[in-house]
Amino acid sequence: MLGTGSAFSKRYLNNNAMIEWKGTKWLIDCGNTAPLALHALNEPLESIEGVLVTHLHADHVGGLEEIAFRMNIFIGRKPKLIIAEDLVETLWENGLKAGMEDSEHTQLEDYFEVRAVKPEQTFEWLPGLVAELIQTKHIPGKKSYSLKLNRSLFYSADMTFHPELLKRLVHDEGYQYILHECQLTGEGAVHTTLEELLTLPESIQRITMLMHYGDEREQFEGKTGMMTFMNKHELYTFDI
Ligand SMILES: Nc1ccn([C@@H]2O[C@@H]3COP(=O)(O)O[C@H]3[C@H]2O)c(=O)n1
Ligand SMILES: [Zn+2]
Ligand SMILES: [Zn+2]
Repeated sequence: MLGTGSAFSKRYLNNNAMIEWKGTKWLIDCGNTAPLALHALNEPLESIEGVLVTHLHADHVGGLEEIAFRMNIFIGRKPKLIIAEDLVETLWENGLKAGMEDSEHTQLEDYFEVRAVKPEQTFEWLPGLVAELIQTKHIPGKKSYSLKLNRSLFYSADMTFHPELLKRLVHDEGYQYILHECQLTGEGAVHTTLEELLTLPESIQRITMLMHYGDEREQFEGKTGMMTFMNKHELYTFDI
């Protein structure tokens, strides 16, 4: 995990991941703190093949400009970008264009090798790694996606509580790993609260790891039921 904290976390950094699959490394989201996290982990940019984006909040895409500029200027390569097809235009037009457009670069494809994927449809991310972006509720009126990997691992990204989905994934479809966002305090208006996650049956809690939490994590150690906190800069291995 490059970071396991919320958008505003200063201790745990933004909730972004780096995955390695058969020797190839990708980022799942690349937020404001992703370049800092890669630096802290001594991970050279050269080793990153691309980025999969779940949605367009800055804690998930705020590091894209730096990553793409550095790759273009210093490495001479475009990072790959996997993104739901209905987020492509907004990412450029309402986001990256402001800082990245110039006389020679006028579109997202000038910086990234873009693979726009259809939500709710599986695609082969890498050989043997089947992925699917599914739309989940986050901010009203804003598209956001969760990620399914090899019909085995569910990565919530940012979403409000959806127990029926989690029960279906685990009990009906046999998912083995749930990496779930977790808001520790306050109302769960746009996120899933710890209080809500604690209502899940043990069978789900046992395989649920918590991420995207706030800097007050220490107060909640030992209070997460059968769920465990993921740790910033820690490597996790999943058999998927
Ligand atoms: N309608 C909104 C919009 C944003 N927010 C906060 O801003 C953060 C953006 O990144 P996030 O990780 O989705 O968490 C969001 C909320 O904390 C919020 O709480 N309500
Ligand atoms: Zn977020
Ligand atoms: Zn968000």
